[in-house]
Order: sequence, then structure tokens, then C-alpha cells
Amino acid sequence: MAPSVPLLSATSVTKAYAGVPALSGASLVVAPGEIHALMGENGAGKSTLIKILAGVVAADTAEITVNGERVSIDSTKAAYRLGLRFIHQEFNVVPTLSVAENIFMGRRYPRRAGLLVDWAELNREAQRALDRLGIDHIDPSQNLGALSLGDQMLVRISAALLDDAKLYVMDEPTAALTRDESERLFRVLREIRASGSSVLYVSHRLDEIMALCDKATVLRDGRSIDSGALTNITHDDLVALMIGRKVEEAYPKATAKPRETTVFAASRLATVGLNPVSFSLREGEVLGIAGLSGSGQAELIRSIFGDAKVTAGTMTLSGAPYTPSTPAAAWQSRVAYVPRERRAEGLVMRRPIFENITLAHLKRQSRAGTWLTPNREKRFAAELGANMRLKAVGPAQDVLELSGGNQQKVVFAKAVAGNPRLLLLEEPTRGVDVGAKYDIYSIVRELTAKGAAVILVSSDLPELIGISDRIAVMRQGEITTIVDAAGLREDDLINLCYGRATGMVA
Ligand SMILES: Nc1ncnc2c1ncn2[C@@H]1O[C@H](COP(=O)(O)OP(=O)(O)OP(=O)(O)O)[C@@H](O)[C@H]1O
Repeated sequence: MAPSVPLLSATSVTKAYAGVPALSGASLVVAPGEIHALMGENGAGKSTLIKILAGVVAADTAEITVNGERVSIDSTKAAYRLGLRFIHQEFNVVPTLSVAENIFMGRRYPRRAGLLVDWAELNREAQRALDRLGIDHIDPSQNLGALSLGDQMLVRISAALLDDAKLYVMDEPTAALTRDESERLFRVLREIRASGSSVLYVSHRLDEIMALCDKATVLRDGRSIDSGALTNITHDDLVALMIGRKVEEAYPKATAKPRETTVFAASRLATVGLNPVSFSLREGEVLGIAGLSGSGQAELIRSIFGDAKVTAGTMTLSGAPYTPSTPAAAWQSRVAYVPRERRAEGLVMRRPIFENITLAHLKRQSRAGTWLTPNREKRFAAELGANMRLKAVGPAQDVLELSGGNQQKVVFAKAVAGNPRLLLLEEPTRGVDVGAKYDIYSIVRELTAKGAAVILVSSDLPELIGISDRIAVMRQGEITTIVDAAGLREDDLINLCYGRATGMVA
């Protein structure tokens, strides 16, 4: 049988930013009717390759064919005309327009008498697009910007699925989705494959890739290290390919047990969206927070971080009343926070790495009289960066220029820089590669060994079980139970989140 013509082939792709290579002769070949994973460590070059295919970034060199024909992709329009669709966090949305307007952006709106936009029909058509993903909780007439990140992603995906394209490129589509939403997306992706179109799928979630994808291409340092079917490769081999070393285990072992001293306590703490909750945390303890998204996790974290008006109840920190009125006050009390929406909340994109890391701590540091000078700041940031294998030219590089996963490492470095007593983590390893995840967990362990307490909100259940000492389950704004993490099984935790009986807790 003659080998089939690839749907897309990109070879000898090179790209350097200010002389620093991001891609050095990478290649990618996608066949018709397959789901193809694009994998690699943070900074390996995945996004750069995708942006080149999307016509957003110009390659220095590239040979690209679509259905066997040589093409040049010099604009987003050119990519669109070739039947390539991109679903990307950063592309193609206007938060101030409605969901329906975003879905139909660049397309002809339905009109009445050929003149006036028929808004009712536009909304109905948008609802039909959402229906394909089984979405019935999003109102097509509301502003896109008012939706959660997960819902915004669902809208983007619905829009891309409107017309029959050849290749759908998705960069971490499930990062902000719940388990159910992800499952619905996977069903649609399998339909796309069955219809003969293809999907290029970028993700750091190996389990997802193993379950969904047919083939994978692994990038490392801007080169394609390997490409092939996923049938005969193990999870561990894939990890080793990606990061060039073996990771022995997913979670570093705790070296110390939580101590007796209480660091933080909440007593009947409440805010809008959070019914009274009470719990306490000991030195060196990690309390995981599980629950379906929107169960009150964000409200709990914001209350502790001085970013939500506490309506009832009290908090103590190291035994003293703790009433942070602003996030700045929380930082001053050595309560640190890694937010989930790092772009919006965690970083000043057009400032250097070292400033981002030390910004929140400067006041206290200047009082203590240490690392005041920019050089000291830079050295300190460089050391922290090295601990986390931050891939950057140096501490003076602007955060904007880093890959997504490396930006997340900067947010994490900022949080640990002030030696926190209480560390609040919301999805701290989202978008972070397996090797760096391990490094982040190791730093959490180092902090707890020194006596810090951690509250970890995560939708990654193995991570919650692997890192936490105890797990509080939240449902409808309440903590319904707190269980020990040791020996807890994933499906028991899922059942607790959904409020189903498990037989394991009274
Ligand atoms: N606009 C830019 N200016 C300078 N350097 C950049 C820019 N965009 C990306 N880079 C660099 O190119 C390299 C590849 O980054 P890229 O975003 O393609 O990685 P990635 O594989 O998508 O990583 P991640 O998994 O973290 O998203 C990185 O070293 C990054 O710092």
C-alpha cells in the first residue's frame, strides 16, 4: 500500500528570538484522521511551532505542506484558508463582546431583510454550536469576559467546531475544564477523527494523552526527539523522552511529619459564596481542598488572602488574630498565594523575572536590610529559578517572553521567596511539565519541613492525594468532610466530591 499523504507536514522548522533559538530544525507530520499529541518540557518550543502554523509568528526557515502541497503560512488568514483551526488561550477572543458574537466572529451574522443583524437568530445559532459540546449553562447573549476560564475555553472550542476544518490545534484545552467537560470534549475529538479530520493536541497531562491520542511527537530544546504511535510506549518512557531523564516517582516523599503547633485556624469563616467553615492547620501540614469547580474553593482562598470581604467568623495566624484587609496585608503577614489565573493576577508581564519574584516582598526585605540592590535581587531570583529549572535567558528577561509553564514557575518562585508561614496554592502545576512538577512538589516539601503550612486547591486528584496530609472536600460552599490523604483512592475522592456514598467514611 502506498504511504498516505500527510495532512500536514512541517520540517526543518527553525526560529530564534533575539538570537536565542526556540526551534532548531523541528519537524511534525500529522496524518489524516488521527489525534496527534505534541509534547515536551516547558520551553521546548511547542507553542512557537503552533504559532508558526497559525501564521502568528514567522519562522526563520520551514518547509510546510498541507495534503502534499507546499504552502506558506504568512498570516492567520492563510492558515484559516488551509483549513487549520487553532484553539488557544491567547487567540481570537474579545471579552467585551457577547458569547454569540465571539462564536461568529469573522463569519457572516444572520440578518433580517439582509440588513439588520438578527440578534435572536445569532443567539439561537450560537446555542446550537454550544449544544454540540452539550453545554446548556452558558447564555449566548452574555459577555464572554464574565465567564470563568473553563467556560471561555468551551466557547472557543464550540466556535472552532462550527465549520468542518482539516486540522484542529488545541493548546492545553483541558487546563481549565472539569472532568465532565473534558470527557465531553474528548467525545467530540473522537468524532472529528472518525470523520477523517485530525487534531493536534498539546498537553502536559500524560494520562489524557495516553487515553486519547494515536501518535505523539516529542520536542526537546527545539528539536523533535521522537515521533511515533503511542501503543507501544509506557508512561515512564514518555516522561524520560520528554525531559531527558528518568523521574523515579511522581511525588517526593515527605521527610517530616506535621508538628503539633497550629499555624492557621479558621472558625466559622464565611463570605459571599462560602458558608461558615472551620478548620485548623499545623506547622508542616498540607491541607488539600477537593471539590467540583465553583464549590467555594476560590472564595475560601480569597478570604484568607485578604481579597474577599469576610462576612462572619474569625481567623488566627500563629495564635494571633488574623484580619487581612488586602492581599498586601496578607503578604506582610507571610501568607503567600499562587493564583490560578497567573496572567491576570500573578505577574507583571512586561517586567523582568527578578522584579516579579521580589515585588511582593520588597517592603519587608528592605526593613530587614537584605537583598535590596538589583544585583542581589537578580542573584536571589536566579538561584530560585535554578532550583525550579526555570528556562530563561537570565533574571532580567521580561516574563512576557517566557513559555507558559515557565511563567507559572515565576509565580511559584514569587510565592516562596518570602519564606511564607502559610502558602495558598491554586492549581500550582497547571501547564507545568512533569519534571518541573516534581521540582515544585520538592519545594513544597522543603517549606513544610521548615514549618510552613500549605493549603492546596487542585483539580488534579493524584496530586491532591500525593502531596496532602489531609483533604477537605468542598461542596456548595461548604466543607462537607475532611479525610486523611494516606491510602485514599481516587474514586473514593471523586465520590466524596459528588456527594455519593463511598462506604469509606462514616
Ligand atoms: N516572544 C518571545 N520572545 C522571546 N523568547 C520567546 C518568546 N516566546 C517564546 N520564547 C522562548 O522560546 C522558547 C520556546 O518557548 P515555547 O513557548 O514555544 O515553549 P513551550 O514548549 O510551548 O512551553 P510551555 O509548555 O511552557 O508552554 C522558550 O525558551 C521561550 O522563552
